[in-house]
Amino acid sequence: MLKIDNVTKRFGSHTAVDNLSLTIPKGEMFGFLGANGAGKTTTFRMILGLIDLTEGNISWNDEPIGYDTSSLIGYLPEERGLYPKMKVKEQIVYLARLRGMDKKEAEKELIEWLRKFNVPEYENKRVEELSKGNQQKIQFIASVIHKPQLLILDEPFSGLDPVNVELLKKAVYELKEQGTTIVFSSHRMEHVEELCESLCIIHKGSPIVQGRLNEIKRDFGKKNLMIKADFELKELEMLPGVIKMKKLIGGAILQIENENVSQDILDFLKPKGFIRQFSLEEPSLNDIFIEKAGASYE
Ligand SMILES: Nc1ncnc2c1ncn2[C@@H]1O[C@H](COP(=O)(O)OP(=O)(O)OP(=O)(O)O)[C@@H](O)[C@H]1O
Repeated sequence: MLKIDNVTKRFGSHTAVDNLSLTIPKGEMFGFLGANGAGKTTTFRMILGLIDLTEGNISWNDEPIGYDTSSLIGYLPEERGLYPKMKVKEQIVYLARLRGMDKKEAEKELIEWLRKFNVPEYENKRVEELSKGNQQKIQFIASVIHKPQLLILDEPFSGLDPVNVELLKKAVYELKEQGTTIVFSSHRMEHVEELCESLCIIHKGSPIVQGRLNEIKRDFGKKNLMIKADFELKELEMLPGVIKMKKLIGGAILQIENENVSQDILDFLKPKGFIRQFSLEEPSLNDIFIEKAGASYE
């Protein structure tokens, strides 16, 4: 279990993380979200012991965690940092040995991972010869090769094409199934919705939404109503209970105050013509994020 207890980090007079408390159970996949500059990377660096805490405490299974316990942790930093001139094998084995792994075991694991990522031929290539997305796969391997108990992934899917996103998601999911505790940040809400059971949204260093995804959605209350019809829907914007409306080709998506409003809208629409689609949907994490963190993630 990862426990972040009343943690604050100040850089001079600027508070980057403000009295943050989080408990992440073993084996959980946890989404750590926030707008640019919210304090995510700073929190990750404190967990890793790369920077000191101003106040508070961070522990793993009730023991202090940090630089000395780095073999427990795997970290994929947001700014990728492999040595461009070094060959993939030399580099991964070197990094694995720094985390206490034996050379033979590291080589065996590397071959396995390269095969899983459909790039067995990269073993003896220099990093600079690989595309950016493929370098990222190698950096991911560097963060997991030593089988960490806690894996921290800062924007793991950025810069990857859709096929590689799926490949990486599958790998992350398998690690979770094997019992790895995974904390990841992403600006792509659909990835978080797909992978995480629990999450926290931080804003200016403090949590503003925290808990299990399904409960967060339920507590948000508002719903989305998807309508497709063969007539103009403009008037809906003015109906009571409609918070906002986004026009689509041949339809609209409405945010409504609660599900009862949908019945009134249906009654209003029925006499007007043919309705092709009328469906009540859960709010997306994107909707919740935009409202709570006040940032545009379109
Ligand atoms: N070494 C530093 N010195 C001074 N200020 C810093 C330092 N590192 C981070 N900050 C500040 O702390 C705040 C939080 O930054 P952080 O990098 O943790 O944000 P983030 O949530 O990871 O953002 P992003 O999504 O853009 O990566 C920002 O205001 C940033 O400018």
